[in-house]
Amino acid sequence: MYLHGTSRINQLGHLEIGGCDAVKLAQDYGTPLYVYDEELIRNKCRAYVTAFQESGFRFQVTYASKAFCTMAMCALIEEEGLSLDVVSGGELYTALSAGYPADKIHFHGNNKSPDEIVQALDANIGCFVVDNFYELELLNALACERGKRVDILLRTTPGVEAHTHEYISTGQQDSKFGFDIKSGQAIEAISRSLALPGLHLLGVHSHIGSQIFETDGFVIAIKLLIELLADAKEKDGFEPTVLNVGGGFGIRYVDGDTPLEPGDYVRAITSTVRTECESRNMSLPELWIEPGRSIVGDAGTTLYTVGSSKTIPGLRKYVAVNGGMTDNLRPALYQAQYEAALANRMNEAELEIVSIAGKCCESGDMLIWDVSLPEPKAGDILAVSSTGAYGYAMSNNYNRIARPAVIFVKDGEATEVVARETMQDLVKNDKLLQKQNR
Ligand SMILES: Cc1ncc(COP(=O)(O)O)c(C=O)c1O
Ligand SMILES: N[C@@H](CCCC[NH3+])C(=O)O
Repeated sequence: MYLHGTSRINQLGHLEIGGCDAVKLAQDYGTPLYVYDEELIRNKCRAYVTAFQESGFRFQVTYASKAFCTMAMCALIEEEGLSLDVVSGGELYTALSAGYPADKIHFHGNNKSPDEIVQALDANIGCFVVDNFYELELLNALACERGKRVDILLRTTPGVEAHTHEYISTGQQDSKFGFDIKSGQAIEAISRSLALPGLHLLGVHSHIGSQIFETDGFVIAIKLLIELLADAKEKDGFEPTVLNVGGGFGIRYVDGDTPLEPGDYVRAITSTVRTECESRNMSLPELWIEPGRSIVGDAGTTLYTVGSSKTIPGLRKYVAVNGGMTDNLRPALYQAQYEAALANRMNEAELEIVSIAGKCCESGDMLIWDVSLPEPKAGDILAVSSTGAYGYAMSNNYNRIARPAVIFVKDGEATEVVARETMQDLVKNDKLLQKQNR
């Protein structure tokens, strides 16, 4: 396992994160357990902010809360001075419950319900990222009913194929998200929004996909966005105040993943925007980005307890842990790969290649195929790294398995930020049928 952030091996030969012994954390809080390296999250936030400060652009770094949305995380994001993007009434409610300032919240989503829009209007959020013509009319009507004029961006699809798994690629033309640029929908959406009295158009947005290691996709998308904006200036005299180029910056999951530093992405974005705007004689907009995974992904580690194992001679050894696709859906959904180590035996030689199975009643419930470990035994603590993004966020109760607790660790202190679900939680919304009188 790749040790990074505050992770290290302590004197007992145990994995330590944020100054806390992972084996002790497993004893104190139980497993499975999501452990977040708080300092690493904060450093990532600061790396993006610093890179923008150096660029001279006006900017907002917006944390895409879908990657990991809890009240503690929203509060941390506020402390670090980042804006926050939400994609549902639930994420919005979580942020507001944490006291996160509404005016720094941006609301995304391709099918915001009237109730969600009203919830956001009543809270006076900062900006709606409008996805489609239906939403444009709906938001305008609901804003006008309330005597409001709200700031919006238009989400566009620039037709860029990001080099990533097709399920997490979003900027290509054939996508459920956004106004398509090529077919003219985007320019039409700009004209329409300028004519709607309840809406104040700030600019345009694009998000080309997720887990992206190169800058060329962003460069191409920015060129297309600025071409669109130049057309809008000519057609409607519209000049944007904001350009939002989305998130999608990659992280390291396994050996061979080659993410760039936050500053590399930011420098590629700012220099492209500067060159494109200057060449078209356009004033520089405020730049927004929306990193999710790269803020929290490699700050998260999941701890499991090893249980049963099964050896099929000449074929494979399965080692099962007490979690699986309920706490990390990504391997089953995207064939995502992870690295792991035995947190209680970090200095022992990795003598065996095994495959880590979850405990769900599903053959596809595999966390890792073929990982080298020191012959795992029942009771060992397996640590899977880089689970901080879209792990807890996509957790579920399949097989009525309760969600794990979440803790933040820093300077030798652990703080529980989400309690482990209980059996009572699992049935709390259930109702029995009325007994029929027959
Ligand atoms: C509109 C939008 N912004 C930001 C993100 C965050 O992406 P990532 O977590 O890859 O940075 C996503 C998710 O892919 C998204 O759909
Ligand atoms: N949930 C996905 C990425 C989708 C991001 C949201 N558009 C993942 O785990 O990689």
